[in-house]
Amino acid sequence: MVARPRRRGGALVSAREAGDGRGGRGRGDQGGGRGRGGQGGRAREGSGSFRPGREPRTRDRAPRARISSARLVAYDVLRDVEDRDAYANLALPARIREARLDARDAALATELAAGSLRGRGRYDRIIELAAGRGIDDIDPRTRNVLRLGAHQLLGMRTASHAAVNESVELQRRVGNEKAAGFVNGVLRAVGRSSNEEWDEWIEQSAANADAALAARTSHPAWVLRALRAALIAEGRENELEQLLVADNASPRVSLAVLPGGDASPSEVAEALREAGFEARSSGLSPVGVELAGGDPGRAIAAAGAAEGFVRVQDQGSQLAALALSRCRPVHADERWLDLCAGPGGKSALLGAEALRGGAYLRANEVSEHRAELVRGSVAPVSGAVEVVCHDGRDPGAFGDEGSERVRFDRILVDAPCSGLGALRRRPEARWRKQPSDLPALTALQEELLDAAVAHLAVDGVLAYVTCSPHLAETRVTVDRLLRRHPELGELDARSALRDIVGRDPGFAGDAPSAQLWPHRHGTDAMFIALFERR
Ligand SMILES: C[S@@+](CC[C@H](N)C(=O)[O-])C[C@H]1O[C@@H](n2cnc3c(N)ncnc32)[C@H](O)[C@@H]1O
Repeated sequence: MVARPRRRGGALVSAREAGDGRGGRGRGDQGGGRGRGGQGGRAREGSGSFRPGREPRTRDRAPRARISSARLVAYDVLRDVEDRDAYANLALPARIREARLDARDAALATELAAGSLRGRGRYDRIIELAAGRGIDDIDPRTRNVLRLGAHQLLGMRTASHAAVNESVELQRRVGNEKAAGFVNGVLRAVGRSSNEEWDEWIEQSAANADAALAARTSHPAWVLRALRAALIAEGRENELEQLLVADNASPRVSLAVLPGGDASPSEVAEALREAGFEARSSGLSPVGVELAGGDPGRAIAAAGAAEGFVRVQDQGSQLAALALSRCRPVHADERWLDLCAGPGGKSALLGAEALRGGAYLRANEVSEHRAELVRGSVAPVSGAVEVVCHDGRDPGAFGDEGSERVRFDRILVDAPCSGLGALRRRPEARWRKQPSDLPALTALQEELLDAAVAHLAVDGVLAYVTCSPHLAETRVTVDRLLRRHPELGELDARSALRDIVGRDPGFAGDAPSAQLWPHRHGTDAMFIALFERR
Protein backbone atom coordinates (compact mmCIF):
# COMPACT_ATOMS: atom_id res chain seq x y z
CA MET A 1 0.00 0.00 0.00
CA VAL A 2 1.39 3.36 -0.85
CA ALA A 3 0.87 6.68 0.82
CA ARG A 4 -1.07 8.95 -1.41
CA PRO A 5 0.63 12.21 -2.28
CA ARG A 6 -0.79 15.47 -1.14
CA ARG A 7 -2.66 16.85 -4.02
CA ARG A 8 -4.60 19.71 -5.38
CA GLY A 9 -8.12 19.36 -6.61
CA GLY A 10 -8.61 15.75 -5.42
CA ALA A 11 -8.14 14.23 -8.87
CA LEU A 12 -6.81 10.90 -7.66
CA VAL A 13 -9.25 8.06 -8.04
CA SER A 14 -10.65 6.32 -5.04
CA ALA A 15 -10.47 2.57 -5.46
CA ARG A 16 -13.83 2.17 -3.80
CA GLU A 17 -15.46 4.66 -6.16
CA ALA A 18 -13.86 3.09 -9.20
CA GLY A 19 -14.39 -0.58 -8.54
CA ASP A 20 -11.77 -3.12 -7.63
CA GLY A 21 -8.76 -4.07 -9.73
CA ARG A 22 -7.69 -6.99 -7.62
CA GLY A 23 -9.63 -9.29 -9.88
CA GLY A 24 -9.65 -12.08 -7.31
CA ARG A 25 -10.68 -15.36 -8.78
CA GLY A 26 -13.35 -15.90 -6.22
CA ARG A 27 -14.94 -12.61 -7.11
CA GLY A 28 -15.98 -13.01 -10.70
CA ASP A 29 -12.56 -13.02 -12.25
CA GLN A 30 -12.39 -14.92 -15.49
CA GLY A 31 -9.86 -17.20 -13.88
CA GLY A 32 -7.72 -18.61 -16.63
CA GLY A 33 -7.99 -15.40 -18.59
CA ARG A 34 -7.84 -15.31 -22.33
CA GLY A 35 -7.61 -18.28 -24.51
CA ARG A 36 -8.96 -20.77 -21.97
CA GLY A 37 -12.05 -22.65 -22.76
CA GLY A 38 -14.94 -23.92 -20.71
CA GLN A 39 -16.80 -20.96 -19.33
CA GLY A 40 -19.72 -23.18 -18.38
CA GLY A 41 -20.34 -24.01 -22.03
CA ARG A 42 -21.51 -20.50 -22.71
CA ALA A 43 -21.37 -19.31 -26.29
CA ARG A 44 -18.53 -16.85 -26.85
CA GLU A 45 -17.60 -14.27 -29.36
CA GLY A 46 -14.01 -13.73 -30.35
CA SER A 47 -12.35 -10.69 -31.76
CA GLY A 48 -12.96 -11.95 -35.27
CA SER A 49 -10.08 -10.80 -37.37
CA PHE A 50 -7.44 -11.31 -34.69
CA ARG A 51 -5.75 -14.71 -34.57
CA PRO A 52 -8.05 -16.49 -37.00
CA GLY A 53 -8.65 -20.12 -36.21
CA ARG A 54 -7.82 -19.70 -32.52
CA GLU A 55 -10.23 -20.12 -29.74
CA PRO A 56 -12.04 -16.89 -29.02
CA ARG A 57 -10.83 -15.30 -25.85
CA THR A 58 -13.71 -13.22 -24.70
CA ARG A 59 -17.15 -14.05 -23.46
CA ASP A 60 -18.97 -11.09 -24.74
CA ARG A 61 -22.55 -10.88 -23.86
CA ALA A 62 -23.30 -8.01 -26.18
CA PRO A 63 -21.51 -6.55 -29.18
CA ARG A 64 -18.54 -4.56 -27.95
CA ALA A 65 -17.05 -1.32 -29.06
CA ARG A 66 -14.22 -1.80 -31.51
CA ILE A 67 -10.77 -2.29 -30.12
CA SER A 68 -7.72 -1.93 -32.30
CA SER A 69 -5.71 -5.02 -33.18
CA ALA A 70 -2.53 -3.07 -32.38
CA ARG A 71 -3.62 -2.77 -28.73
CA LEU A 72 -4.47 -6.44 -28.53
CA VAL A 73 -1.09 -7.33 -30.00
CA ALA A 74 0.69 -5.03 -27.54
CA TYR A 75 -1.24 -6.55 -24.65
CA ASP A 76 -0.33 -10.07 -25.83
CA VAL A 77 3.34 -9.10 -25.96
CA LEU A 78 3.20 -7.80 -22.37
CA ARG A 79 1.69 -11.11 -21.31
CA ASP A 80 4.29 -13.10 -23.30
CA VAL A 81 7.05 -11.20 -21.55
CA GLU A 82 5.51 -11.66 -18.12
CA ASP A 83 4.19 -15.22 -18.36
CA ARG A 84 6.62 -16.88 -20.74
CA ASP A 85 9.79 -14.88 -20.15
CA ALA A 86 9.65 -13.95 -23.84
CA TYR A 87 11.95 -11.30 -25.32
CA ALA A 88 9.82 -8.42 -26.54
CA ASN A 89 11.94 -7.98 -29.68
CA LEU A 90 11.12 -11.59 -30.69
CA ALA A 91 7.53 -11.73 -29.40
CA LEU A 92 6.55 -8.50 -31.16
CA PRO A 93 7.27 -9.49 -34.76
CA ALA A 94 5.73 -12.92 -34.17
CA ARG A 95 2.52 -11.42 -32.77
CA ILE A 96 2.43 -8.76 -35.49
CA ARG A 97 2.72 -11.44 -38.19
CA GLU A 98 0.10 -13.59 -36.52
CA ALA A 99 -2.34 -10.67 -36.37
CA ARG A 100 -1.43 -9.60 -39.93
CA LEU A 101 -1.03 -5.97 -38.92
CA ASP A 102 -0.24 -3.48 -41.64
CA ALA A 103 2.85 -1.25 -41.30
CA ARG A 104 0.99 1.51 -39.44
CA ASP A 105 -0.59 -0.79 -36.89
CA ALA A 106 2.68 -2.69 -36.51
CA ALA A 107 4.43 0.56 -35.62
CA LEU A 108 1.65 1.41 -33.15
CA ALA A 109 1.79 -2.04 -31.52
CA THR A 110 5.59 -1.73 -31.25
CA GLU A 111 5.41 1.69 -29.61
CA LEU A 112 2.68 0.55 -27.22
CA ALA A 113 4.46 -2.61 -26.12
CA ALA A 114 8.04 -1.34 -26.06
CA GLY A 115 7.07 1.97 -24.44
CA SER A 116 4.96 0.29 -21.75
CA LEU A 117 7.72 -2.21 -20.95
CA ARG A 118 10.48 0.37 -20.90
CA GLY A 119 8.44 2.81 -18.82
CA ARG A 120 7.06 0.13 -16.53
CA GLY A 121 8.80 1.35 -13.36
CA ARG A 122 7.47 4.88 -13.72
CA TYR A 123 4.01 3.88 -14.91
CA ASP A 124 3.66 1.40 -12.04
CA ARG A 125 4.46 4.13 -9.53
CA ILE A 126 1.96 6.48 -11.18
CA ILE A 127 -0.69 3.75 -11.19
CA GLU A 128 0.01 3.15 -7.49
CA LEU A 129 -0.41 6.81 -6.73
CA ALA A 130 -3.56 7.09 -8.82
CA ALA A 131 -5.12 3.89 -7.50
CA GLY A 132 -4.01 4.31 -3.91
CA ARG A 133 -2.74 0.75 -3.74
CA GLY A 134 0.45 -1.20 -4.40
CA ILE A 135 1.00 -2.42 -7.95
CA ASP A 136 1.30 -6.02 -6.73
CA ASP A 137 -2.19 -5.79 -5.29
CA ILE A 138 -3.63 -5.33 -8.78
CA ASP A 139 -4.52 -8.37 -10.87
CA PRO A 140 -1.74 -9.03 -13.44
CA ARG A 141 -4.04 -8.67 -16.44
CA THR A 142 -5.54 -5.44 -15.17
CA ARG A 143 -2.02 -4.20 -14.39
CA ASN A 144 -0.94 -4.67 -17.99
CA VAL A 145 -4.06 -2.95 -19.30
CA LEU A 146 -3.27 -0.03 -16.98
CA ARG A 147 0.38 0.10 -18.07
CA LEU A 148 -0.65 0.26 -21.73
CA GLY A 149 -3.20 2.94 -20.91
CA ALA A 150 -0.73 4.98 -18.87
CA HIS A 151 1.79 4.87 -21.71
CA GLN A 152 -0.82 6.13 -24.17
CA LEU A 153 -1.80 8.94 -21.83
CA LEU A 154 1.66 10.03 -20.74
CA GLY A 155 4.10 8.69 -23.32
CA MET A 156 2.15 9.00 -26.57
CA ARG A 157 -0.11 11.61 -28.00
CA THR A 158 -3.23 9.48 -27.78
CA ALA A 159 -6.36 11.50 -27.03
CA SER A 160 -7.42 10.76 -23.43
CA HIS A 161 -10.91 9.59 -24.29
CA ALA A 162 -9.51 7.09 -26.83
CA ALA A 163 -6.83 5.85 -24.43
CA VAL A 164 -9.30 5.42 -21.58
CA ASN A 165 -12.16 3.95 -23.62
CA GLU A 166 -10.01 1.45 -25.46
CA SER A 167 -8.32 0.43 -22.22
CA VAL A 168 -11.67 -0.16 -20.57
CA GLU A 169 -12.71 -2.21 -23.57
CA LEU A 170 -9.43 -4.11 -23.45
CA GLN A 171 -10.01 -4.87 -19.78
CA ARG A 172 -13.42 -6.27 -20.60
CA ARG A 173 -11.90 -8.46 -23.27
CA VAL A 174 -8.89 -9.79 -21.48
CA GLY A 175 -9.43 -9.46 -17.77
CA ASN A 176 -11.98 -9.22 -15.05
CA GLU A 177 -14.94 -7.39 -16.49
CA LYS A 178 -15.91 -6.16 -13.02
CA ALA A 179 -12.66 -4.22 -12.85
CA ALA A 180 -13.51 -2.20 -15.98
CA GLY A 181 -14.72 0.63 -13.72
CA PHE A 182 -11.46 0.51 -11.81
CA VAL A 183 -9.48 0.80 -15.05
CA ASN A 184 -11.69 3.69 -16.10
CA GLY A 185 -11.21 5.49 -12.79
CA VAL A 186 -7.46 4.96 -12.53
CA LEU A 187 -6.77 6.02 -16.10
CA ARG A 188 -8.96 9.08 -15.81
CA ALA A 189 -6.92 10.05 -12.76
CA VAL A 190 -3.68 9.37 -14.62
CA GLY A 191 -4.80 11.50 -17.57
CA ARG A 192 -5.88 14.43 -15.42
CA SER A 193 -2.29 15.30 -14.47
CA SER A 194 0.68 16.17 -16.61
CA ASN A 195 3.98 14.30 -16.73
CA GLU A 196 5.58 17.09 -14.72
CA GLU A 197 2.94 16.83 -11.99
CA TRP A 198 3.33 13.09 -11.77
CA ASP A 199 7.09 13.43 -11.50
CA GLU A 200 6.60 15.92 -8.70
CA TRP A 201 4.35 13.47 -6.83
CA ILE A 202 6.78 10.64 -7.42
CA GLU A 203 9.49 12.82 -5.83
CA GLN A 204 7.27 13.81 -2.90
CA SER A 205 6.21 10.27 -2.10
CA ALA A 206 9.57 8.52 -2.56
CA ALA A 207 11.49 7.11 0.39
CA ASN A 208 14.72 8.79 -0.76
CA ALA A 209 16.31 10.58 -3.69
CA ASP A 210 17.50 7.38 -5.38
CA ALA A 211 14.06 5.79 -5.14
CA ALA A 212 12.58 8.93 -6.71
CA LEU A 213 15.12 9.03 -9.55
CA ALA A 214 14.74 5.30 -10.16
CA ALA A 215 10.94 5.60 -10.38
CA ARG A 216 10.98 8.78 -12.46
CA THR A 217 13.37 7.29 -14.99
CA SER A 218 11.96 3.78 -14.81
CA HIS A 219 15.10 1.95 -13.72
CA PRO A 220 15.44 -0.60 -10.93
CA ALA A 221 17.33 1.09 -8.06
CA TRP A 222 20.22 -1.41 -8.20
CA VAL A 223 20.74 -0.69 -11.93
CA LEU A 224 20.74 3.03 -11.21
CA ARG A 225 23.41 2.53 -8.53
CA ALA A 226 25.53 0.37 -10.87
CA LEU A 227 25.33 2.98 -13.63
CA ARG A 228 26.21 5.75 -11.19
CA ALA A 229 29.25 3.79 -9.93
CA ALA A 230 30.47 3.34 -13.52
CA LEU A 231 30.08 7.07 -14.21
CA ILE A 232 31.82 7.98 -10.94
CA ALA A 233 34.77 5.82 -12.05
CA GLU A 234 35.03 8.19 -15.04
CA GLY A 235 34.50 11.33 -12.95
CA ARG A 236 31.15 11.91 -14.73
CA GLU A 237 28.53 11.32 -12.06
CA ASN A 238 26.77 14.47 -13.21
CA GLU A 239 25.78 12.64 -16.42
CA LEU A 240 23.65 10.05 -14.62
CA GLU A 241 20.28 11.57 -15.41
CA GLN A 242 21.23 12.05 -19.08
CA LEU A 243 22.18 8.39 -19.25
CA LEU A 244 18.93 7.26 -17.64
CA VAL A 245 16.95 9.38 -20.09
CA ALA A 246 18.95 7.99 -23.03
CA ASP A 247 18.14 4.45 -21.86
CA ASN A 248 14.46 5.27 -22.35
CA ALA A 249 14.72 6.67 -25.86
CA SER A 250 14.22 4.33 -28.82
CA PRO A 251 17.61 4.12 -30.53
CA ARG A 252 18.07 5.09 -34.15
CA VAL A 253 18.43 2.13 -36.47
CA SER A 254 22.09 1.56 -37.04
CA LEU A 255 23.38 -0.35 -40.07
CA ALA A 256 26.82 -1.85 -40.67
CA VAL A 257 28.23 -2.02 -44.17
CA LEU A 258 30.69 -4.92 -44.27
CA PRO A 259 34.01 -4.02 -45.87
CA GLY A 260 34.78 -5.84 -49.11
CA GLY A 261 31.28 -5.54 -50.57
CA ASP A 262 30.44 -3.55 -53.66
CA ALA A 263 29.36 -0.39 -51.80
CA SER A 264 30.96 1.86 -49.21
CA PRO A 265 28.99 3.25 -46.24
CA SER A 266 28.67 6.64 -47.95
CA GLU A 267 27.40 5.00 -51.15
CA VAL A 268 24.88 3.01 -49.12
CA ALA A 269 23.75 6.19 -47.33
CA GLU A 270 23.37 7.91 -50.70
CA ALA A 271 21.34 5.00 -52.14
CA LEU A 272 19.12 5.08 -49.06
CA ARG A 273 18.53 8.82 -49.36
CA GLU A 274 17.61 8.36 -53.01
CA ALA A 275 15.11 5.71 -51.92
CA GLY A 276 13.53 8.23 -49.53
CA PHE A 277 15.21 7.23 -46.25
CA GLU A 278 16.82 9.75 -43.94
CA ALA A 279 20.27 8.18 -43.72
CA ARG A 280 23.75 9.40 -42.84
CA SER A 281 27.15 7.79 -42.52
CA SER A 282 28.42 10.19 -39.88
CA GLY A 283 28.28 8.15 -36.65
CA LEU A 284 31.38 6.96 -34.80
CA SER A 285 31.88 3.78 -36.78
CA PRO A 286 33.65 4.01 -40.14
CA VAL A 287 31.47 1.16 -41.43
CA GLY A 288 28.22 2.51 -40.01
CA VAL A 289 25.14 4.16 -41.48
CA GLU A 290 22.38 5.61 -39.31
CA LEU A 291 18.72 5.69 -40.26
CA ALA A 292 16.42 8.29 -38.73
CA GLY A 293 13.43 6.01 -39.21
CA GLY A 294 11.69 3.60 -41.52
CA ASP A 295 11.65 -0.13 -41.78
CA PRO A 296 15.23 -1.51 -41.58
CA GLY A 297 14.30 -4.50 -43.76
CA ARG A 298 13.11 -2.23 -46.56
CA ALA A 299 16.15 -0.02 -46.10
CA ILE A 300 18.52 -2.97 -46.44
CA ALA A 301 16.72 -4.04 -49.61
CA ALA A 302 16.91 -0.46 -50.95
CA ALA A 303 20.63 -0.15 -50.14
CA GLY A 304 21.43 -2.05 -53.32
CA ALA A 305 24.53 -3.69 -51.78
CA ALA A 306 25.58 -7.30 -52.24
CA GLU A 307 23.41 -9.73 -50.25
CA GLY A 308 24.23 -9.73 -46.54
CA PHE A 309 26.75 -6.88 -46.72
CA VAL A 310 24.37 -4.37 -45.12
CA ARG A 311 22.90 -5.42 -41.77
CA VAL A 312 21.47 -4.00 -38.57
CA GLN A 313 24.20 -3.60 -35.92
CA ASP A 314 24.76 -1.06 -33.17
CA GLN A 315 27.79 1.14 -33.79
CA GLY A 316 29.22 0.20 -30.38
CA SER A 317 29.32 -3.44 -31.53
CA GLN A 318 30.90 -2.38 -34.81
CA LEU A 319 33.63 -0.50 -32.94
CA ALA A 320 34.25 -3.45 -30.60
CA ALA A 321 34.96 -5.74 -33.58
CA LEU A 322 37.04 -3.10 -35.36
CA ALA A 323 39.09 -2.43 -32.20
CA LEU A 324 40.39 -5.98 -32.52
CA SER A 325 40.79 -6.12 -36.30
CA ARG A 326 42.25 -2.61 -36.74
CA CYS A 327 44.37 -2.10 -33.61
CA ARG A 328 47.37 -3.15 -35.69
CA PRO A 329 47.98 -4.14 -39.33
CA VAL A 330 46.74 -7.57 -40.39
CA HIS A 331 49.26 -10.09 -41.72
CA ALA A 332 48.24 -12.79 -44.15
CA ASP A 333 47.41 -16.14 -42.54
CA GLU A 334 46.75 -14.71 -39.09
CA ARG A 335 44.40 -16.91 -37.08
CA TRP A 336 41.54 -15.17 -35.33
CA LEU A 337 38.98 -16.53 -32.86
CA ASP A 338 35.59 -15.22 -31.79
CA LEU A 339 35.00 -17.29 -28.66
CA CYS A 340 31.37 -16.32 -27.87
CA ALA A 341 30.05 -15.62 -31.33
CA GLY A 342 26.25 -16.01 -31.26
CA PRO A 343 24.25 -14.62 -32.95
CA GLY A 344 27.18 -13.58 -35.13
CA GLY A 345 27.06 -9.83 -35.64
CA LYS A 346 30.69 -9.24 -34.71
CA SER A 347 31.78 -12.49 -36.40
CA ALA A 348 30.45 -11.18 -39.71
CA LEU A 349 32.36 -7.92 -39.40
CA LEU A 350 35.51 -9.71 -38.22
CA GLY A 351 35.08 -12.21 -41.06
CA ALA A 352 34.90 -9.38 -43.60
CA GLU A 353 38.02 -7.82 -42.11
CA ALA A 354 39.78 -11.20 -42.07
CA LEU A 355 38.84 -11.84 -45.70
CA ARG A 356 40.32 -8.49 -46.75
CA GLY A 357 43.57 -9.06 -44.84
CA GLY A 358 44.05 -12.71 -45.77
CA ALA A 359 43.36 -13.89 -42.20
CA TYR A 360 41.11 -16.70 -41.04
CA LEU A 361 38.39 -16.58 -38.35
CA ARG A 362 37.09 -19.39 -36.15
CA ALA A 363 33.72 -18.47 -34.68
CA ASN A 364 32.68 -20.50 -31.65
CA GLU A 365 29.33 -20.51 -29.88
CA VAL A 366 28.11 -22.78 -27.07
CA SER A 367 24.48 -23.01 -28.13
CA GLU A 368 23.72 -25.02 -31.27
CA HIS A 369 20.76 -22.80 -32.13
CA ARG A 370 22.89 -19.66 -31.86
CA ALA A 371 25.74 -21.31 -33.76
CA GLU A 372 23.23 -21.78 -36.59
CA LEU A 373 22.49 -18.05 -36.42
CA VAL A 374 26.24 -17.39 -36.66
CA ARG A 375 26.41 -19.56 -39.80
CA GLY A 376 23.66 -17.47 -41.35
CA SER A 377 25.28 -14.22 -40.25
CA VAL A 378 28.72 -14.99 -41.71
CA ALA A 379 27.36 -16.42 -44.99
CA PRO A 380 28.53 -13.42 -47.09
CA VAL A 381 32.11 -13.89 -45.84
CA SER A 382 32.05 -17.64 -45.31
CA GLY A 383 35.29 -18.03 -47.29
CA ALA A 384 37.22 -16.75 -44.27
CA VAL A 385 35.13 -18.15 -41.43
CA GLU A 386 34.60 -21.52 -39.81
CA VAL A 387 31.77 -21.87 -37.28
CA VAL A 388 32.03 -24.38 -34.44
CA CYS A 389 29.88 -25.17 -31.42
CA HIS A 390 31.61 -25.78 -28.08
CA ASP A 391 31.74 -24.45 -24.58
CA GLY A 392 34.36 -21.72 -24.82
CA ARG A 393 36.15 -23.16 -21.78
CA ASP A 394 36.70 -26.50 -23.55
CA PRO A 395 39.63 -27.41 -25.82
CA GLY A 396 37.20 -28.09 -28.69
CA ALA A 397 36.40 -24.39 -28.94
CA PHE A 398 40.00 -23.78 -29.96
CA GLY A 399 40.46 -26.90 -32.08
CA ASP A 400 43.09 -28.36 -29.74
CA GLU A 401 44.16 -31.87 -30.52
CA GLY A 402 45.50 -33.90 -27.62
CA SER A 403 47.70 -31.75 -25.43
CA GLU A 404 48.69 -29.52 -28.37
CA ARG A 405 47.18 -26.05 -27.94
CA VAL A 406 46.21 -24.09 -31.03
CA ARG A 407 47.34 -20.46 -30.70
CA PHE A 408 45.50 -17.47 -32.13
CA ASP A 409 46.82 -14.08 -33.15
CA ARG A 410 43.62 -12.27 -32.20
CA ILE A 411 40.86 -13.44 -29.88
CA LEU A 412 37.56 -11.75 -29.15
CA VAL A 413 35.83 -12.63 -25.88
CA ASP A 414 32.49 -10.88 -26.25
CA ALA A 415 31.35 -12.40 -23.02
CA PRO A 416 27.86 -13.27 -21.80
CA CYS A 417 26.97 -10.41 -19.44
CA SER A 418 24.12 -8.62 -17.70
CA GLY A 419 23.36 -6.60 -20.85
CA LEU A 420 22.87 -3.41 -18.82
CA GLY A 421 24.45 -1.52 -21.72
CA ALA A 422 21.62 -2.33 -24.11
CA LEU A 423 18.61 -1.21 -22.09
CA ARG A 424 17.44 1.01 -24.98
CA ARG A 425 17.06 -2.02 -27.23
CA ARG A 426 15.64 -4.57 -24.83
CA PRO A 427 12.74 -2.85 -23.13
CA GLU A 428 12.05 -5.64 -20.64
CA ALA A 429 15.68 -6.49 -19.81
CA ARG A 430 16.08 -4.12 -16.88
CA TRP A 431 13.23 -5.85 -15.00
CA ARG A 432 14.61 -9.32 -15.62
CA LYS A 433 18.17 -9.04 -14.36
CA GLN A 434 18.96 -9.18 -10.67
CA PRO A 435 22.15 -8.28 -8.81
CA SER A 436 22.28 -11.96 -7.83
CA ASP A 437 22.95 -12.79 -11.54
CA LEU A 438 26.31 -11.04 -11.40
CA PRO A 439 28.51 -13.55 -9.53
CA ALA A 440 27.77 -16.42 -11.96
CA LEU A 441 28.29 -14.13 -14.96
CA THR A 442 31.58 -12.71 -13.76
CA ALA A 443 32.84 -16.20 -12.86
CA LEU A 444 32.03 -17.34 -16.42
CA GLN A 445 33.67 -14.23 -17.90
CA GLU A 446 36.86 -15.02 -15.98
CA GLU A 447 36.89 -18.66 -17.04
CA LEU A 448 36.37 -17.74 -20.69
CA LEU A 449 39.15 -15.16 -20.46
CA ASP A 450 41.54 -17.66 -18.87
CA ALA A 451 40.83 -20.19 -21.63
CA ALA A 452 41.41 -17.46 -24.25
CA VAL A 453 44.70 -16.34 -22.68
CA ALA A 454 45.93 -19.96 -22.72
CA HIS A 455 45.42 -19.94 -26.51
CA LEU A 456 46.79 -16.51 -27.30
CA ALA A 457 49.97 -16.46 -29.40
CA VAL A 458 52.97 -14.47 -28.19
CA ASP A 459 52.38 -10.87 -29.37
CA GLY A 460 48.77 -11.85 -29.98
CA VAL A 461 45.89 -9.48 -29.08
CA LEU A 462 42.92 -10.30 -26.88
CA ALA A 463 39.80 -8.13 -26.84
CA TYR A 464 37.48 -8.37 -23.84
CA VAL A 465 34.09 -6.89 -24.62
CA THR A 466 30.83 -6.66 -22.68
CA CYS A 467 27.59 -4.91 -23.42
CA SER A 468 27.56 -3.64 -19.87
CA PRO A 469 29.08 -0.73 -18.01
CA HIS A 470 28.69 -2.54 -14.63
CA LEU A 471 32.12 -2.26 -13.01
CA ALA A 472 32.01 -5.92 -11.91
CA GLU A 473 31.89 -6.87 -15.60
CA THR A 474 34.36 -4.25 -16.79
CA ARG A 475 37.31 -2.84 -14.83
CA VAL A 476 37.03 -5.30 -11.93
CA THR A 477 37.24 -8.25 -14.34
CA VAL A 478 40.11 -6.58 -16.20
CA ASP A 479 42.11 -5.86 -13.05
CA ARG A 480 41.65 -9.42 -11.84
CA LEU A 481 42.67 -10.75 -15.27
CA LEU A 482 45.87 -8.72 -15.20
CA ARG A 483 46.65 -9.99 -11.70
CA ARG A 484 46.14 -13.62 -12.77
CA HIS A 485 48.13 -13.21 -15.99
CA PRO A 486 51.31 -11.17 -15.62
CA GLU A 487 52.15 -12.24 -19.18
CA LEU A 488 49.40 -9.88 -20.40
CA GLY A 489 49.86 -6.15 -20.93
CA GLU A 490 46.86 -3.90 -21.37
CA LEU A 491 46.85 -1.94 -24.63
CA ASP A 492 45.44 1.52 -25.07
CA ALA A 493 42.01 0.69 -26.48
CA ARG A 494 41.03 4.36 -26.46
CA SER A 495 43.83 5.41 -28.69
CA ALA A 496 43.09 2.46 -31.02
CA LEU A 497 39.47 3.62 -31.19
CA ARG A 498 40.47 7.25 -31.71
CA ASP A 499 42.43 6.12 -34.79
CA ILE A 500 39.53 4.00 -36.04
CA VAL A 501 36.96 6.75 -35.54
CA GLY A 502 39.27 9.47 -36.87
CA ARG A 503 38.63 11.80 -33.93
CA ASP A 504 38.38 11.74 -30.16
CA PRO A 505 35.01 10.21 -29.30
CA GLY A 506 35.15 11.76 -25.81
CA PHE A 507 36.27 9.05 -23.42
CA ALA A 508 36.60 10.00 -19.76
CA GLY A 509 38.65 8.76 -16.79
CA ASP A 510 42.16 7.34 -16.71
CA ALA A 511 41.75 3.68 -17.70
CA PRO A 512 43.18 2.48 -21.05
CA SER A 513 39.92 0.62 -21.77
CA ALA A 514 37.04 2.30 -23.58
CA GLN A 515 33.53 2.67 -22.22
CA LEU A 516 30.94 3.80 -24.75
CA TRP A 517 27.68 5.38 -23.56
CA PRO A 518 24.26 5.89 -25.14
CA HIS A 519 23.97 9.50 -23.94
CA ARG A 520 27.48 10.47 -25.00
CA HIS A 521 28.22 8.34 -28.05
CA GLY A 522 24.77 7.34 -29.29
CA THR A 523 25.77 3.67 -29.00
CA ASP A 524 24.98 0.88 -26.59
CA ALA A 525 27.16 1.05 -23.48
CA MET A 526 29.85 -1.32 -24.78
CA PHE A 527 33.03 -1.88 -22.81
CA ILE A 528 36.19 -2.66 -24.80
CA ALA A 529 39.57 -3.65 -23.35
CA LEU A 530 42.59 -4.84 -25.37
CA PHE A 531 45.54 -6.92 -24.16
CA GLU A 532 48.73 -8.21 -25.68
CA ARG A 533 50.57 -11.36 -24.67
CA ARG A 534 54.16 -10.46 -24.04
C1 LIG B 1 27.22 -11.17 -25.78
S1 LIG B 1 26.77 -12.56 -26.67
C2 LIG B 1 27.86 -12.46 -28.05
C3 LIG B 1 27.36 -11.54 -29.13
C4 LIG B 1 28.09 -11.76 -30.43
N1 LIG B 1 29.50 -11.57 -30.29
C5 LIG B 1 27.57 -10.86 -31.53
O1 LIG B 1 28.12 -9.80 -31.77
O2 LIG B 1 26.58 -11.22 -32.16
C6 LIG B 1 27.48 -13.84 -25.75
C7 LIG B 1 27.33 -15.22 -26.37
O3 LIG B 1 28.09 -16.12 -25.58
C8 LIG B 1 27.44 -17.35 -25.60
N2 LIG B 1 27.97 -18.15 -24.47
C9 LIG B 1 27.49 -18.25 -23.22
N3 LIG B 1 28.24 -19.09 -22.51
C10 LIG B 1 29.24 -19.52 -23.33
C11 LIG B 1 30.29 -20.43 -23.18
N4 LIG B 1 30.51 -21.05 -22.02
N5 LIG B 1 31.10 -20.65 -24.24
C12 LIG B 1 30.89 -20.01 -25.41
N6 LIG B 1 29.88 -19.15 -25.62
C13 LIG B 1 29.06 -18.92 -24.58
C14 LIG B 1 25.99 -17.00 -25.50
O4 LIG B 1 25.20 -18.07 -25.97
C15 LIG B 1 25.92 -15.77 -26.40
O5 LIG B 1 25.58 -16.15 -27.70
